[in-house]
Amino acid sequence: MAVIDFGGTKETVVMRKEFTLAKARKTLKKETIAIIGYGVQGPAQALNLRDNGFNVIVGQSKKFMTDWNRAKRDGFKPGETLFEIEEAVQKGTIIQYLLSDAAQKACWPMIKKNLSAGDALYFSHGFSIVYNDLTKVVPPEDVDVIMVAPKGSGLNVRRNFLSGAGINSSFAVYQDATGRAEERCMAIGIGIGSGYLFPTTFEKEVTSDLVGERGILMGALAGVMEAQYDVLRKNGHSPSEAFNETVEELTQSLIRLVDEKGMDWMFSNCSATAQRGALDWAPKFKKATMPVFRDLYKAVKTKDEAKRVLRICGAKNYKERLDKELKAIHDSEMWQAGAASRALRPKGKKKEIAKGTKGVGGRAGN
Ligand SMILES: NC(=O)c1ccc[n+]([C@@H]2O[C@H](COP(=O)([O-])OP(=O)(O)OC[C@H]3O[C@@H](n4cnc5c(N)ncnc54)[C@H](O)[C@@H]3O)[C@@H](O)[C@H]2O)c1
Ligand SMILES: CC(C)(O)[C@@H](O)C(=O)O
Ligand SMILES: [Mg+2]
Ligand SMILES: [Mg+2]
Repeated sequence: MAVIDFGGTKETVVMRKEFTLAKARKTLKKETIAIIGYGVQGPAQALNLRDNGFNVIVGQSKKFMTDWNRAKRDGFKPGETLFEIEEAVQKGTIIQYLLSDAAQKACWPMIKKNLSAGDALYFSHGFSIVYNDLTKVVPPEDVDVIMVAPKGSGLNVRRNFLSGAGINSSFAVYQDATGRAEERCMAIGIGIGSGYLFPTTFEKEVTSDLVGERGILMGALAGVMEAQYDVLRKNGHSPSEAFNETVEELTQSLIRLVDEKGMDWMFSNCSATAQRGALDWAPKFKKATMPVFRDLYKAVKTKDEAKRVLRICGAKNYKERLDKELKAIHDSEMWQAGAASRALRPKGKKKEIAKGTKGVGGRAGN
């Protein structure tokens, strides 16, 4: 493992060049990897593993025909590489349990019944195991229990794999029954296309993941964008102006600079006026949101969030509720303004830069 200095704290990470794809293939040479669930992570991990030369089958309930048909379209053949969940678990030696977290609880008795000694039970989230007082997911002692949790949407697990970029993932071993749990875990991590793997525990992963997605990554992002858009609109700004100053400039310009070289780099390449204002308002936003983040962390630690997920996402009519909520966002003025803005983006040709001219420099930060 490589030792990397993360802002003053030394951490170990597994790099692709240390645990190579060739080593991963050798490690999993005799394994049949059963991907259970063809939703978001399922297809990405199944296709990346298959393209990387691993032996992959898919277990998908035909009750969810859209996902079954998608697996077929992606080249998994019914009766050969595509099965009902129960049959796939019987055939697999590494069982990648990639149903939604609420469905993992519902289907667990069927999964457990079909596991064999020496199998590896794999998760991409610590949820089912950490909250097993709620989920009842208690694996038998004779199977490995491992996790690789990609830190990104399944869509990008696949897209980044195809572009060569990869995605980073955390990994952990919860139970080592065979003595091979860790190498199996790292091999799958490399096989699904992780750029690098950082060690964690099931507990740490589920806590940080639930906080992150409810916070900045999704919940806070959606909330603060809406708040700013509403204030601009209430004060007479047009939808296009409000959207551009809230979302479009962020996604098309400034966040790309943050991505490239960090926050100070983005600040350095904005005006003095913008820098001064942003530097002075940032602490106010931090102070205003800190109590919400504290509440959020507490709600995750007390398991309130896990209970809510299981109760609400496990309900019969949940899909209709979700569709309705997402449609309301989609149809809102703000996101309709977004659709109009996206359609206006010019698709010009890449410019040639004149010899001797520096096209993309940037004002240095520190
Ligand atoms: N979505 C992501 O990008 C992402 C990222 C990192 C980790 N994860 C984790 O990966 C796991 C899978 O998440 P996902 O978002 O891919 O799942 P998902 O919500 O897309 O569902 C996956 C599958 O579950 C099946 N399913 C749903 N209810 C079922 C039921 N009652 N019986 C049988 N099958 C049922 C669906 O047909 C689908 O194939 C979860 O643990 C999640 O937390 C997801
Ligand atoms: C993609 C995310 C948000 O990182 C993942 O945690 C999820 O649950 O979908
Ligand atoms: Mg998550
Ligand atoms: Mg996540």
